[in-house]
Amino acid sequence: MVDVLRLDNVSRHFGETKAVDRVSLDVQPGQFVGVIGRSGAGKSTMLRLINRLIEPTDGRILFGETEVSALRGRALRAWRRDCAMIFQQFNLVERLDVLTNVLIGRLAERGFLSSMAMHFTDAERTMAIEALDRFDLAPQALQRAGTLSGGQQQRVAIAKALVQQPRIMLADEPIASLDPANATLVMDGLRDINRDEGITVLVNLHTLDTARAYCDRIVAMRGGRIFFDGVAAQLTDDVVRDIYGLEGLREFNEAVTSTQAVHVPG
Ligand SMILES: Nc1ncnc2c1ncn2[C@@H]1O[C@H](COP(=O)(O)OP(=O)(O)OP(=O)(O)O)[C@@H](O)[C@H]1O
Repeated sequence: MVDVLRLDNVSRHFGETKAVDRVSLDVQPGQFVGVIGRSGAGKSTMLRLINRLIEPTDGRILFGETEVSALRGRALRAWRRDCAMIFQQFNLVERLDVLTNVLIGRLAERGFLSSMAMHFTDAERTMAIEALDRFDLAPQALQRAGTLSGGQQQRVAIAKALVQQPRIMLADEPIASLDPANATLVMDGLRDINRDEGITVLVNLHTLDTARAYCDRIVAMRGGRIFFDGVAAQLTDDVVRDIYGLEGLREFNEAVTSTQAVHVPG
């Protein structure tokens, strides 16, 4: 069965602010979707709604036949396992070693009490080492996470998400704190798990050229609404100007003649 992720007229208001405003979106399994837009456009809120970190004010979120926005208890935990999330600030426990941080990803499906036990099987340890190895981080397995570079920490965070064996990976500005070389490693990591495992990726990005380079579909938000939904080639100057305003277009044009990452102003 093909499980489509569907947002059906989803809104999330914070007081007067319509952070996400009547968004409808279908994401097919295996897509690599970049979400772009100015700061405050609603990108983070949309991702957080999908994995139920926050609740919609209105509308429904579906995954195949399952109404995600109605899940509770064990079923909600199972959804959060299916739908892993990584963040700009890595969200690792810095004082714990890298391997333990990855293994914590295995706790996603457990109830609170069994997750307290922090007991892992040999199979889980092997899985965690293999996940680290795919990002060339097996040699760092016993190092404290806080001693790694930002790029390494983000790759550990992806390995941690991977051992959850998710169907969908949500990444909320995963490269915003990284230098270009590390940003490339992290984006390559997301692309590899998308291609090799067929995991659907939804990634919020500030940099337009990154979205162009990696995403087979780009969704642009503006004022909580979906303003553009298409492939990179359809992102003409006019569309970019409308998404970001004139300032963004100037940076975009400069980027065409440079190898620098475009940081679209917030
Ligand atoms: N918890 C909250 N309480 C109140 N307002 C919020 C909350 N979260 C988001 N907002 C508001 O909702 C709007 C959308 O915010 P959101 O973080 O989703 O945008 P974004 O596109 O991800 O921006 P950025 O690129 O800066 O992260 C903004 O106006 C923001 O101030």
